[in-house]
Amino acid sequence: MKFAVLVFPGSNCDIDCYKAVEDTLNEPVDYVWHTATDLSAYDCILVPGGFSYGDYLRCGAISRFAPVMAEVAKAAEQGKYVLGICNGFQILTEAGLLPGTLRRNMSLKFRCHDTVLRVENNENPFTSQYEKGQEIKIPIAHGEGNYYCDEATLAKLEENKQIIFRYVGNPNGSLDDIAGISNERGNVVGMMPHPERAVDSLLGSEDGKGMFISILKAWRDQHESASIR
Ligand SMILES: NC(=O)CC[C@H](N)C(=O)O
Repeated sequence: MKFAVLVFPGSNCDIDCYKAVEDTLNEPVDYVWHTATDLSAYDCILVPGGFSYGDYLRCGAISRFAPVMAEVAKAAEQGKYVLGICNGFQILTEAGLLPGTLRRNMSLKFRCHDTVLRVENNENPFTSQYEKGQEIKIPIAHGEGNYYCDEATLAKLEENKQIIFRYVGNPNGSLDDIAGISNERGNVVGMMPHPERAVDSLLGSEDGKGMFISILKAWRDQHESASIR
């Protein structure tokens, strides 16, 4: 399975994502610059955190116009796995690949600390390694993590089980304590907390590993059943 880690001017969690894939899965992974126009070689696209384009206008508002984003949309359409973390989540909402938006934290302060997340949906390529309702410790580091969408969208998210994680103790004012969501099909996930910063006990938590392992397992299951057919 081959992973791409996108790099925008101002990304700062790209190395963490790369290391998380390398150390947790030992699968091939490449950095892919925002100007790239071909992602066909990759099975999973990681859109990492950071301050792309200095967070000018709104977090992710400029990055969504990067050439590589048309390829991310194509990959999502093909059913490949796309995971946006923090600034990556912001970019995916700006690009229209995930519903809703991320607003300034209710406190108007940048929040950087561990949070506890409850796994709301584990029937998903990204979370199968967790129990439903399991509480995991994953850090946040953001100024604009306050998830918002309109009532109709929220009802749809609930109905389609697109709410993947909720905060236990809301750090930013997010609607309905939402920390991470998927698209309707379930192959695109965005989340504000950073699983790639929780893949070793030396980092304070290993609870993020399950996401990377889930992705690989989902891909292998798909791949093996395809080759049996
Ligand atoms: N760690 C991050 O990706 C931060 C995202 C964005 N720059 C924010 O402050 O909200």
